[in-house]
Amino acid sequence: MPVNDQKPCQTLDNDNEFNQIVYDLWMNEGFLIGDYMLKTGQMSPFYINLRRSISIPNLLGRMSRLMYEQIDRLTNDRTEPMYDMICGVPYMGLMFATCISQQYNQKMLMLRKEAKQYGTKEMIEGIYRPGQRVLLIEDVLSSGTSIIESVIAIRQCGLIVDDVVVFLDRNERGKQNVEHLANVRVHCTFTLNHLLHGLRSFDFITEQQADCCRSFVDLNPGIISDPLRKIALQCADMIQHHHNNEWK
Ligand SMILES: O=P(O)(O)OC[C@H]1O[C@H](OP(=O)(O)OP(=O)(O)O)[C@H](O)[C@@H]1O
Repeated sequence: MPVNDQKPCQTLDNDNEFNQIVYDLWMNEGFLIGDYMLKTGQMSPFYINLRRSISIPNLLGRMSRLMYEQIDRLTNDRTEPMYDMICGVPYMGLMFATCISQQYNQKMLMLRKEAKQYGTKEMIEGIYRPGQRVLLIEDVLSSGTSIIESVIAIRQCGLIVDDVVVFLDRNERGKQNVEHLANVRVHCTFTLNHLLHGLRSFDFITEQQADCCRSFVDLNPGIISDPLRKIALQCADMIQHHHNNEWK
C-alpha cells in the first residue's frame, strides 16, 4: 500500500488543536526547511524537531494529550487489554511517555539507549515481569530504525510489544519497515501531510516547498541497515515462538 494512501489518523475534532500545535512548532523551530542529515545518513529538505517542545510544557502536554486520545480509541476497540505499561523510544519518545504516564496515570518503563556498565546494568528500568505487554511511544517516524531497535531491546527482556503509537509519521517507509521487520502495528496520530497542510494554511511555507517535502518522502527508500534487518527478523521469529509455546 503506498504510504500516502494511509487512512488519516486524526479526526475533525482535533483538527484545530493540531493546527495550533503546528503554529507553535513553526514559531519555535520545530519544523525547519533546509538541508538536514537524517539518522540513515540521507539528506532531507526539511527537519521535524519535536524536541523543541520540551521547553514549552504546555505544547508537549497538548501533543501528549492528542496521542493519549488515540491510545484511548485504540484501547476501546480491543476486547483485551492492549498493554500493561507504556515505554518511550529514547530520547524524545521518553518525554512523551513520561508526560502521558503522569497525566493519565499510566505505568511506565524507561528504555535506555545503551545499557549502563555499572549498578544493575539494566537496559530497561522500572518494574515488570516477562510476558507483560508494552505499548511503545515514539515522537517521529522516519525509517523506523529507532523503533525497531527499541522493540528488539524490549523483547530481549522477555516483554511483549505488538503496538507502537507515533505522534508524527514522516510518510516514508518507516511504517512498512516496522510492521514487516518487527511485526509491530504502527498507529500514527498525525502524518507529514497533516503537518504540511497546517503549515500551508498559515502560509508559513510555499506550495513549492510543501511539494518538495512530499516528493522527497515519496522517493525516500527508508533504509534499514542489513545487520538491524537480520536481528529484527530473528527477534520477531523468536518472540513468535514464545507466544506459541510459553505464554498461551
Ligand atoms: O525512524 P528513524 O529513522 O529511526 O528516525 C526517527 C528517530 O529520529 C529521531 O531521533 P534521533 O535518532 O535523532 O535521536 P535522539 O533521540 O538522540 O534525538 C526521532 O526522535 C526518532 O526517534
